[in-house]
Amino acid sequence: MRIDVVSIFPAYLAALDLSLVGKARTAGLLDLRVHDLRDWTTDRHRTVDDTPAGGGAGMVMRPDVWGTALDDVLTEGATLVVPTPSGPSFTQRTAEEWATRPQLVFACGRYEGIDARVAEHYRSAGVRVEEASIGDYVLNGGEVAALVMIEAVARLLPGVLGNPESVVEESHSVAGLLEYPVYTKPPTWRDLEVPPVLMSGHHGKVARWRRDQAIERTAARRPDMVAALDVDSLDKKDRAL
Ligand SMILES: NC(=O)c1ccno1
Repeated sequence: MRIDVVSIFPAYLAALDLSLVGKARTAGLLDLRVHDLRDWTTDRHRTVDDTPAGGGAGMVMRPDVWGTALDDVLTEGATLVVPTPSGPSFTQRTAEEWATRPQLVFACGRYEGIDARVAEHYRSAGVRVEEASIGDYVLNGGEVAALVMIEAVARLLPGVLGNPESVVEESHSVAGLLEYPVYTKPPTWRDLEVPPVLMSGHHGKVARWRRDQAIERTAARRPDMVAALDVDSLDKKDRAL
């Protein structure tokens, strides 16, 4: 998979050289390229913005600069991702879907955002354009959101995680449940004990305890997820425990 990020602050994306994503790049599992939008400017001041049409505060990013940049970066079958608080929520399901795409190009807006005609132009040109939000809050730009989305997608790519099993049991992956609490040694720490069932060696009981904990947590912390629970598949998994 190829991922491109276009930003006026490419250094923001330095974190993608670290840890699992960095290792995936080195191993050739992920072709990740970061571009400075200003490399596509043509004036002495490398201008990327202008005043908003209709007036108002702040500046808007120019369509001409973005257009020449994205024309160079987008390849056949690419998905153009625009991180924005006004987009639909980015979820684990989104990450799973995007992990199957050949190329993701993240257009990181700054100021008041990118001229709306950029998304409109590429949509009408047949490019898949996904405006996506990582939460109901406003950031100063798209870079941090792009980091979140890239990490969520990259870790799903074959070979990136040491143990692919760990993706199966994570929050938002097992029948729409939050993950159960995890423990390790020592068995007692500051008078707090590891739940005895986890020390029993009885795999069936451990699996059921974890499932029960996941259901309890989901009901307590995310009642909104309970409504969407896939009870049938949950029931099937329960019967198999
Ligand atoms: N909430 C978001 O995803 C976002 C992206 C840019 N600013 O906010």
